Order: sequence, then C-alpha cells, then structure tokens
Amino acid sequence: MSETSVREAEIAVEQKHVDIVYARVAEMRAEAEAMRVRGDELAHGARNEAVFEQAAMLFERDVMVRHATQILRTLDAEHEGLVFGRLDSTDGETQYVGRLGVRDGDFENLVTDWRAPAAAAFYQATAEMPMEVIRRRVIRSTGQSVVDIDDDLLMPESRQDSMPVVGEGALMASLTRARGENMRDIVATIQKEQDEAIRAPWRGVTEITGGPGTGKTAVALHRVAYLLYRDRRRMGGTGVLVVGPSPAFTSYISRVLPSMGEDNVELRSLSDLLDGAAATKVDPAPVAAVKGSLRMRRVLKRAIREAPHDAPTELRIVYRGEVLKLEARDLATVRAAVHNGRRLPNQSRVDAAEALLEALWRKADSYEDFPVKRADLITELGERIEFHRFVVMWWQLVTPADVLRTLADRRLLARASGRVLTRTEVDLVADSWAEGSGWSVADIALLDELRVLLGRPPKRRRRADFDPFAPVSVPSGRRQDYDEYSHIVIDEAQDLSPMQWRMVGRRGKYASWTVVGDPVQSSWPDPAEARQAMDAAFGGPRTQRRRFGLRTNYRNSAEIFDLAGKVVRDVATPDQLPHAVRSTGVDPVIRVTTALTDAAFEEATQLLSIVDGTVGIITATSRVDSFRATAEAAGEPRLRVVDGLESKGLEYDAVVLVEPDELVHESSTGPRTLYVALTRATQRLTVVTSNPSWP
Ligand SMILES: Nc1ncnc2c1ncn2[C@@H]1O[C@H](COP(=O)(O)OP(=O)(O)OP(=O)(O)O)[C@@H](O)[C@H]1O
Repeated sequence: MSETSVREAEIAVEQKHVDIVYARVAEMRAEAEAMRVRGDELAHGARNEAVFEQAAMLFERDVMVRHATQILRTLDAEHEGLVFGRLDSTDGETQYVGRLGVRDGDFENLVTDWRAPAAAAFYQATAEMPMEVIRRRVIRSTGQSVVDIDDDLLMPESRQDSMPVVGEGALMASLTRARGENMRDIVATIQKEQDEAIRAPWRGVTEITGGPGTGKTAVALHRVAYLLYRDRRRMGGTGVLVVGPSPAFTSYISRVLPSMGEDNVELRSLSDLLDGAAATKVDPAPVAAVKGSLRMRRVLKRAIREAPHDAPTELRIVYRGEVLKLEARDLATVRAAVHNGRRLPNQSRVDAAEALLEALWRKADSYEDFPVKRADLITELGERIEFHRFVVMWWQLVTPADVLRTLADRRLLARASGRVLTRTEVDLVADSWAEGSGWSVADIALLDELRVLLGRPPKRRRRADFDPFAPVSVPSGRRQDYDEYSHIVIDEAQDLSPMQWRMVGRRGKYASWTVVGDPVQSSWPDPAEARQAMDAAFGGPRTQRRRFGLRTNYRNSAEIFDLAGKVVRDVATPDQLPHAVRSTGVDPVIRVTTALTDAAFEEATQLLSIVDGTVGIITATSRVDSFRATAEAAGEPRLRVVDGLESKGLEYDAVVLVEPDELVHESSTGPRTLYVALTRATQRLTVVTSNPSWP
C-alpha cells in the first residue's frame, strides 16, 4: 500500500472509534439533561411543600442541578478533539486518551481522561523509557472528524507488521499552526518535562521556571485542570485563582481552561485583584519602583495615624458650668493611644469616644473645687449630641482610596514618610496621585494593603438582607476577605513587586501555590526584596517546595531566538536560555530608517499578507497611543499594538519591533524588556530602527 492509502486507512480506523465515543457522549448528555429537568421539578415541588421539607428539597435540587450542569458543561466544552491520543502496548491492549473519561453502557473504557494516572504514559513514555508503549498516536480532528494522525514508534523491536506507523511529529504540526486571538490548550502534545510539572502533587509550592516560550503559562493552566480533576473536592469548593500580569494577558489565556471543561477558575490580573478598584494605567518605572517597595508599607502605616485634614483641632464642652477643653496636643495624645490599641482604625470609633471621655474626665479631675464623679461625667457627656458630632468628625471612617488621595499632597506625603522616602521619591509618588487620572497597577497593591490596615467599618444590620431562600451555591460575601482560595497560580512571577507579593499572599493564607516565571525577563529592579516578600507570601521558608525547569522554547523559530539571545547575553547565563527546536530558514529582518511609523506599518501590512494569524507591533510606551490610532484607522482585525511591558506573555505569528533602543531606555531593566519583546513572534520578526548599528 502507498503511504497515503495507509494513512487514509488508519484515519478510517480511528474515525470508527471516535464515532462510537460521540454516540456515547450523546447518550450521556441526554441522561444529564434528564437529571437537570428532575432537579427543576424538585425545586418547583419544594415551593408547594410544607416549610420544614423545603430546605432538604432545595439542597437536593441544588446538588442535582449542579452535578448535571457540570456534566453538560464538560460535554459542551469538548467540541473539538475529544479523543486525541492512542497507545498500543506490549500486552496487546489499545487505550484511547481524550479530554474526558468516557465508558460505554457496560462500563468498558472508551476513552481515558488525559489527567488520569492511566493516561500518564501518553506523555511520559520515551524511546529510552517506553513504559511498555510500542506506538503512541496523536489523533487530530476538526469537529467530530478525524483529519490526521501522527505516530511515535517507541519500541521498534516489539512492533508487528500489522501495526502501521505514519506521520512525522504532531508537536511540530501544532507549533507551526497560526496564532489567533486566544491561547490554545496543548493537551494532545504536552511534553515529558512539562507533564512532570503538571502532575506534581498539589501541596506546598510548585515553582516552574524557564525561558521564553517554554510553555510555562500553558503548563500552569494544564496543571490547574489536572489538580481540579484529581482533587476536585479540595480545590473546587474554595476555588483556584490564576493571577497574570495584565488584562490583555488574562483575556489571551481565558479560553484555555474552558476548553478543558473548567470554567469556575478565577482569572485576574494584578490590576483587578481588588474589587471596586480597577487600574487604568501603568506608572513610569521609577514611580512603580517606589510604590512597589516594602518601604511604602511603613509610609502607609504612618499615614493612617495622622488626623484627617478636616478634623477639629480642639474639643470644648461645658459640663456643670465648667469649660472642659482638650487642645491639639491632648487630642494628638489620645489619637496615638487609640491607634496603639488592639483594634483597626475603622473599627475603633467607640474606643476613640471612650478615650476622649477619659481625657475629659482627667481634665475635670484636675480642676480644684470641682467635685464630679467619673461615672457621672462619662455617662452624661457620652450622651451629648455635640460630643457625638465631634467624634464623627474627629475619628473619621476612611476608605483606602481616601488615604491615597490625601497623600497626593506632597506636604502630607512627606510628613507620613518621615525619613523613609527621599524628597525626590515623595515628589514623584505624590504627583502621580495628584494627576487624578485613575489608579495605576502599583496602586492596587497599596489600596489592598490599606484595606487591611484600616479594617472594614462595622456593618449596620438590616433585616431585609436576610433571605432564607437565597441560592445556597455561593454564600453572599464569601470572598469578602479574598483569602479562601485553595490554590493560587502566579504567572510571570518575576515581575511582582514586594507589595504585590503581600497582596497575593493575603489571598493565599490557606492555599497551595504554582508559581511560574523567568528571572531573565524580570522588570523588577530589586529581586532580593521581592524574593523575600515571595517567601513570606508562601508562609515562610519551611513551606514545602519543588522546582521544575523547562528547557525547550516552543514558540520562537531558532532564527528569531538567536537574535533575542544576543540582547540578553550580559544579563543571562547560557543555562538560562532555552533551546529553540524549530527552524524556519527565515532570518529576522532589520530595516534601518528614520521614518519609523511609515516603515512599521508597511512591514506590518506585508507580514499580514504572509501569515494567517496575528501580527503585533511592539513599541515604546510613548508611541503606543499614536500607533494604536493609526492601526485603528487601518481597520485590520489581525493587527495589535502593545508596548514592551504589555507584550509579556503574549504571542503573535509575526512581530514588528519599533526602535528597540527606546524600549531599553524607558525602563530600568531595559535589556530584559527588549528580550521579552523579541521573543513574541512564532514565525517572523522585523525590527524597524533608526540606529544603523543595531543590534
Ligand atoms: N507541548 C506543547 N505542544 C504544543 N504547543 C506548545 C507546547 N508547549 C508550549 N507550546 C506553545 O508554545 C507557546 C509558548 O507557550 P507559553 O506561552 O506557555 O510559554 P511561556 O513559557 O509562558 O512563555 P513566556 O515566558 O515567553 O511568556 C504557546 O503557543 C504554547 O501553546
């Protein structure tokens, strides 16, 4: 038989099995649908039953509806490539691997879930360690149709003539596919070193490092799917949080987990980790460096001890014909004493009132010939409306945002900072808040710190809040303190500032962690301080750690990565640079011109005609707005414009990098940012520069 007809015959064999699986899935879907209907009937019935039966019925309904919905969701997510692998072993057994475990009506295995221990050999078997696997086959489908297969022969000596082997490399086929709006899952082609990190135990901290394009993000997300599968009870109930660097990044990765049937994972970026305060800008590097350092915590702690700018500076009250007066100094002493107490400021107003009354009593007691009893004075003054009015103005309940807005005044920030910040630093930071154009990413960590330092004001109870028939699924206010996650994934961990580590650490008090990053791509100026804050976030140095290093760059062509490697030669050791496996024979293009904008769009237009997927223009931050406007006018949906920092974690088929020297100069860790930008393209890279001697 010719090679083509062997391939076609094998595709037909696999199609037969795939058809059986889809028929069975249709049955399962009908069963789940029936279960959901039954659940709704129960709920309807509950409304007509006696009250004491309602709770039990509602509970049963909830469990049923949730279970059925989960099954339907999983079945719906597996629209493409439900079955993607097959193993033929020495014992003559054939096993199919897919996105979901499926058994037939007699409980015979039709497909093994890729996350099950039984599927591990699909990813871990190699020619050196074949694990009894003779042939590993990757099955590629479109919808429910098998379109291609690729085989790896792992034990040639055990292969029988009846076992054909076709194709050359499912991995390469997948790597050369065009890139689109969203990242795709890699379940069919996870590599051995990646699989080890994905399947590591949930406990403690799993650190995954690797250079650009080594699949760190992909691995972290597949690990989430794996942990939810293996430990759904532990992980699913209290939730998994995935934190990425930017909203563009979270949107880019947003489809990966749903495509694996997991959509109850919270994806957040560092700019929207705090509800009600989304960041709309990024500070210039010198400002971000100050705001991110642990020194800011000391500044904030001092700031919240200051009296509000509109607080009264004197308390005068007439008691039984005598004037009792607390002057500014007395008031400052009382304020300091209340701050030194056990409760947080927003929960200390009652303490403040008591301390003021106590001070008034001491004042009265010091007067000669003024015989009053302490208890009488405290009760009588404590009931006076004028006293209450004073307390409300003097001990104000403040929000985190109030505090930062106050510190936009250079004088006030200087006072709060004492010797902690230099004059220049005070001016930089105060001015950034005075601009009033919304919060920056670095501000979010400060607001979160203040949330904890200030405490939540006591809630007034309202009877109407109580609804015995509210759905039982998510108790209202559950995540109010953000600290109930069971697992937290931090992507691009090398860029978190110490203050950001504190913010995520608060959310992971009871969590285990997966932390992925690449020290060489770091844009944070003080890695030692960040490292310390990171250790603290994990619960101290005694927390169990395991480390994995990824060494293969799957994104860039060897030609592109070669150029990128040159720019970080001074800041990276050779073993920190991954190995790019794919050569395209196309070298990066360097175009020298002073007409940067025109040239960049010309090159982008040309690249759009060559590649099927997206083209990214990466420029210095100062040029982004004008480039975006031009791109918008061009109306090309496959074209994106980002700056160096925004490009973190993203990828495009082709990249036009504009004026690399500018990227280097605009950040304190310039060569690293340029390295990030140079490693975003999968196929083509064009550099447009006015510097004839670049690189
Ligand atoms: N085993 C694999 N099979 C197919 N594609 C893969 C595999 N591993 C990684 N990739 C692809 O390589 C690209 C890079 O992966 P990913 O973005 O996860 O890398 P990264 O290490 O997070 O990169 P960076 O640090 O540069 O942002 C993605 O398109 C991903 O789908």
